[in-house]
Amino acid sequence: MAKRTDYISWDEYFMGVALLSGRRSKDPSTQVGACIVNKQNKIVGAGYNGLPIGCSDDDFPWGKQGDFLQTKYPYVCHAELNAILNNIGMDLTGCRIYTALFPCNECAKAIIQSGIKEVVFLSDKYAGNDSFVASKHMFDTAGVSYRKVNTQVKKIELSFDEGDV
Ligand SMILES: O=c1ccn([C@H]2C[C@H](O)[C@@H](COP(=O)(O)O)O2)c(=O)[nH]1
Ligand SMILES: [Zn+2]
Repeated sequence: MAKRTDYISWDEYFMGVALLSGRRSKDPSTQVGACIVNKQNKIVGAGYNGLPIGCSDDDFPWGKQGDFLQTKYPYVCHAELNAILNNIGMDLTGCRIYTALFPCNECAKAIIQSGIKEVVFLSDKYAGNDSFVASKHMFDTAGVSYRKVNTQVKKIELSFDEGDV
């Protein structure tokens, strides 16, 4: 019997893990997941946008508008930062990070400082915003490359039906 040919690529696999991580997010508007991979294609960290440990998802705001302190923005820990902080305890030098959303300037700083050398993103929906322009400026200057994920796949379905294994 010949091997399967319709298996997913490394890019699809790691972006898939990033997207699945994002499904843990409680943010009603934008769910972001991130996955860090080392040079041997081993996953060494993952995270999603969520509140810091000890800050209840039910007590903090999730809105986007109004008084800054009554919005989610000052409180949410971004997916990329969480993935860096959640790493398995290794030096991230030379790793790459898969993220559903292009990293903001704060995440870009953390990515650069951690030694990650490549960013693979799915959406760049905030490309025109200053924060994301700053990210690209920093990445270009610091020698961190970035590219859109390489895939033709539109959707991957997961079944939890044991009969499907
Ligand atoms: O680099 C980033 C940028 C943003 N996020 C998170 C932070 C928020 O929870 C959402 C953005 O919310 P909007 O409603 O789209 O303004 O995405 C992140 O994890 N990483
Ligand atoms: Zn960020």
